[in-house]
Amino acid sequence: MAAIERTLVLLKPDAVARGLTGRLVQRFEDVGLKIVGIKMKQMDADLTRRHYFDLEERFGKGVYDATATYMQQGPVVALLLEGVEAVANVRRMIGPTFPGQAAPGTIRGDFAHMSKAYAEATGKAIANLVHASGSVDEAKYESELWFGADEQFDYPGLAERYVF
Ligand SMILES: Nc1ncnc2c1ncn2[C@@H]1O[C@H](COP(=O)(O)OP(=O)(O)OP(=O)(O)O)[C@@H](O)[C@H]1O
Repeated sequence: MAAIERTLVLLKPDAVARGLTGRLVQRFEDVGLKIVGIKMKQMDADLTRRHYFDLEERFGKGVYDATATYMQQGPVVALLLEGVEAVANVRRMIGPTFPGQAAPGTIRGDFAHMSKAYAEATGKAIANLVHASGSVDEAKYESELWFGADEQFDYPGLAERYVF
């Protein structure tokens, strides 16, 4: 049976600074995903480490440090979104990690264009506007990291009223 899931989305500092918050939230609402948690937050070293706990192991200290600098350069907007297969659907809407490879119609393809080669040549993090949980397990971990139980909401009867 197809599952109704929750997934964690971060509008990264470049998205917030560029004034894209409203447009990006709108794209998620437009497809019928529901906001069940929302907040603005300045990430610190501890939260960055806990959020990207495996990034250094996967890509090395250089990528981790560049990403930490990028994620802490200004506030992020955290969203907890709910919907049918929300984890995979939101990843599909965002597009691949490197905006230079992201098709038009995806968030990264429509609002960014940085390539992997440019990031690696300059030592910058990939400025790709949005993070979204990569799996259901990751979504559970990240939801608990970002939102306390009293910050996650239910809409009574929501599932019955979904517009797909
Ligand atoms: N080769 C790289 N050079 C620069 N930055 C990188 C590189 N690989 C990853 N990053 C940064 O680390 C983040 C996490 O990488 P990951 O492979 O988890 O991609 P993702 O799942 O698409 O992104 P995110 O976790 O932010 O949603 C990327 O979004 C990017 O900002």
